[in-house]
Amino acid sequence: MTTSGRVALRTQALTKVFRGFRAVDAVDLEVREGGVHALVGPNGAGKTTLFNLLTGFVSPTSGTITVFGEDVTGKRPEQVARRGVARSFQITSLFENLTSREQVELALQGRTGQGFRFWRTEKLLGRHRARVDELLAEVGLMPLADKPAGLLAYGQKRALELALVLALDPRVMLLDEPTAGMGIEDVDRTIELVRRIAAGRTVVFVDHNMHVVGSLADRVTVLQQGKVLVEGPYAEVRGDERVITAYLGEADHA
Ligand SMILES: Nc1ncnc2c1ncn2[C@@H]1O[C@H](COP(=O)(O)OP(=O)(O)OP(=O)(O)O)[C@@H](O)[C@H]1O
Repeated sequence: MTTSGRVALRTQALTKVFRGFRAVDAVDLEVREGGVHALVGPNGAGKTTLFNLLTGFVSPTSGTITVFGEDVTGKRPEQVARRGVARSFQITSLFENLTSREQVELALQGRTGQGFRFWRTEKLLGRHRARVDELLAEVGLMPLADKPAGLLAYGQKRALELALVLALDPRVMLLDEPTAGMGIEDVDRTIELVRRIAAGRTVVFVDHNMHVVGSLADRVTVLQQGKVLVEGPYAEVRGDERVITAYLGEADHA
């Protein structure tokens, strides 16, 4: 993982209060370009809310967010996306009847402003074929390119979700629990996949599985009750007394 000197994503004193409850509380986060940054923390620590803030799905109560130095605080999701921040969703939003190839094609169409013209897919399908093939190959789905998404195995659907994020050619890629609900084999396959797609890209991800975090992240931010508890390289963070205490009593999600 090579990080440049540039800061891709920065939050300063970022705060979200839900009816008096501070879900995200004065969070300072800095993600370097080319870095792979994990957000971890016990249930309810504020990880999802922070993701929602970073992508404009939730607007902050106070604090700021910048993307490559540009202030995006309070911008709508599509405005944040236009600045190169793309996210994957833990809950799959795939169209079950469309094939992997068609879904990636649609994602590319959306990105290039052609809109989602379903009734012209035949003609448009050819347009991005080379890029579609590239993306499907990148996530290992070429052999299943023409299978309806509804018939894909769980791990394959999650891989397709990654291809859809990659289709947006993001400058910063946010992955929400890329290995959630997976068995060990799929977890290891996904670690390899994320490692591959993270090369040369900036990634922020949430995951409960410390094996995944340790395998992928060059930096880790541990949240607890909305606040940053510890931030640093994985090797340092995992041995930190405060982190161990925060996780005591937590169910083992690994
Ligand atoms: N829209 C909302 N309204 C009120 N409270 C909310 C809202 N969204 C989140 N919260 C609260 O904010 C806190 C942080 O939630 P969040 O989902 O961000 O945590 P998390 O770290 O992602 O947890 P998990 O690991 O369980 O997904 C929780 O106590 C949650 O109940």
